[in-house]
Amino acid sequence: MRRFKHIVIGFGKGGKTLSAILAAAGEDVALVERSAMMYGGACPNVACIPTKMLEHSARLSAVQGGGFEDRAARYRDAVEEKRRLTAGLRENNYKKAVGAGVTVITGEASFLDPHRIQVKLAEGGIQELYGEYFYLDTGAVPAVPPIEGLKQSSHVYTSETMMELDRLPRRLAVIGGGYIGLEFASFYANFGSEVTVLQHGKAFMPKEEEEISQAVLKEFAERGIRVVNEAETLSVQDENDGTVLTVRTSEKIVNLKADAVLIAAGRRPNTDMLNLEAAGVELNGRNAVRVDSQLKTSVPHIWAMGDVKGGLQFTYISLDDSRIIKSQLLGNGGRTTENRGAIPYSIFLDPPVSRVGMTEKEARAAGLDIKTAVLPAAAIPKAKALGKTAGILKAVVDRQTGLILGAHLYCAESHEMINLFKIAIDAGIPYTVLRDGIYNHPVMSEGINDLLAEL
Ligand SMILES: Cc1cc2nc3c(=O)[nH]c(=O)nc-3n(C[C@H](O)[C@H](O)[C@H](O)COP(=O)(O)OP(=O)(O)OC[C@H]3O[C@@H](n4cnc5c(N)ncnc54)[C@H](O)[C@@H]3O)c2cc1C
Ligand SMILES: NC(=O)c1ccc[n+]([C@@H]2O[C@H](COP(=O)([O-])OP(=O)(O)OC[C@H]3O[C@@H](n4cnc5c(N)ncnc54)[C@H](O)[C@@H]3O)[C@@H](O)[C@H]2O)c1
Repeated sequence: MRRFKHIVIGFGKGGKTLSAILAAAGEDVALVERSAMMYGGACPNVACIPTKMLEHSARLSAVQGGGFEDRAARYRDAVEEKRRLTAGLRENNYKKAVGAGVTVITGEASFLDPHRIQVKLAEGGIQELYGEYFYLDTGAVPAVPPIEGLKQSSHVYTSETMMELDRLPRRLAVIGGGYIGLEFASFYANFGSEVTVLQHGKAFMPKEEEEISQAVLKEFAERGIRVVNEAETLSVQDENDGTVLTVRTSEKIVNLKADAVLIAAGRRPNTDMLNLEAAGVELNGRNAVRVDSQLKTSVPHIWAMGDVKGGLQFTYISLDDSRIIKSQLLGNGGRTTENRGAIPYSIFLDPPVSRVGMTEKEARAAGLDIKTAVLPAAAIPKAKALGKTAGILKAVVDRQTGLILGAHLYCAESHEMINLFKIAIDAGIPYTVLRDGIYNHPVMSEGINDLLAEL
């Protein structure tokens, strides 16, 4: 049996970062990854990077226009390009880990007892490993709702399999109106598909500022993307030509024809294969590994990071989780999930929606005395230069202290601008500093001068 001081299970962002850090510190580290096709984890292979590459290609394709077949040809080229990109990233990730001195073992890990795992090697056979310390980074998997006919249909995809589809679907139905559902809806519409989003809830983008979600809905409608709220998909039935979804809405039962159906109904922590009971690692009610604010599991020598521990599912959270663990192994242990600061996010629509901090409603519910400002994106000269005048920007500020409580940006480049607000919130910089800041020109960030001047 091979022995290692540290065993990381899963090649995700946190796992690969921590492995390299430990190896650089002269520690003995094994990184166990289920599949060679996943070196680097979900982000570079099947998630963030390929979707953002396709989103970019789709925007360019929309500008070029043309008939459906022209668009379908550009889509096929983009999928090919995506394959080249992900293959390159996989190779780089593997070389980087090995170059850092990490032992990469390719196979699926499951616990035998608190210090031993069994790895079903990808090349065949089984290997047992002994570890002093373990770090779980096995990510999440798509949650597939129990809809009749879904499993039998040959037109149903998850985000991962959808990006392998070479033929652009003429009609795409998306089940779920969260991050994945809306991002795919936006970029497939730009490629040229006719898109319908079937969303469970009553409200569209219910967690976002009302002004922002309404502006997105309006822009979607203008781009021909249909959103059906309170839509319960009852069944999927294949026909000669595509598939038919039977959907119950608040008013009636309707049939919707589609060439492809994307399941985007959330992702659940990937704990099923780990046999965590054998190690004594406890789960919470949502199938996630239960951790404390230092990411320690119920077993003192086992930590968990990234999507598998539940909570926010972002690559940069997994990365920051590795910093929290690093601070215990090699530092003063001071970094925790409670002091890592405000967490921004972006939904990569066209234009993107980005947010950090509280909405107006959340701030009022917390009893804060606030003032708010709103600016149409069209008021920013760069938005006009880019031909992206849709959108709206909103800021929520504490009236007494002048501190920024929240920023909500639906405009071109918002995914870059939002990080300015994140730094201001973390550093306690009052809004007046951003309001009176000199920004270069012409850039979307200039809009911050005007937005905050509204206060
Ligand atoms: C379509 C899509 C788009 C996304 N876009 C963004 C985005 O733009 N920005 C963003 O921040 N986040 C985005 N996310 C979320 C982001 O991808 C995840 O939060 C992030 O990848 C999670 O990283 P992780 O470290 O938890 O593990 P992952 O990157 O999921 O890696 C887990 C690894 O563990 C391996 N594994 C699983 N079980 C075992 C086992 N038993 N033994 C060995 N190996 C195992 C898996 O093969 C995988 O490689 C997106 C997600 C999806 C699905
Ligand atoms: N830009 C980004 O950072 C980015 C992009 C993509 C994904 N992600 C991450 O991936 C995770 C998973 O994304 P997701 O979009 O699958 O999950 P999500 O939790 O964001 O959204 C799922 C949506 O599906 C709806 N839903 C669930 N079951 C349904 C059903 N049967 N019919 C209709 N609607 C249904 C839910 O109400 C919810 O709105 C996200 O939590 C996010 O953190 C991030």
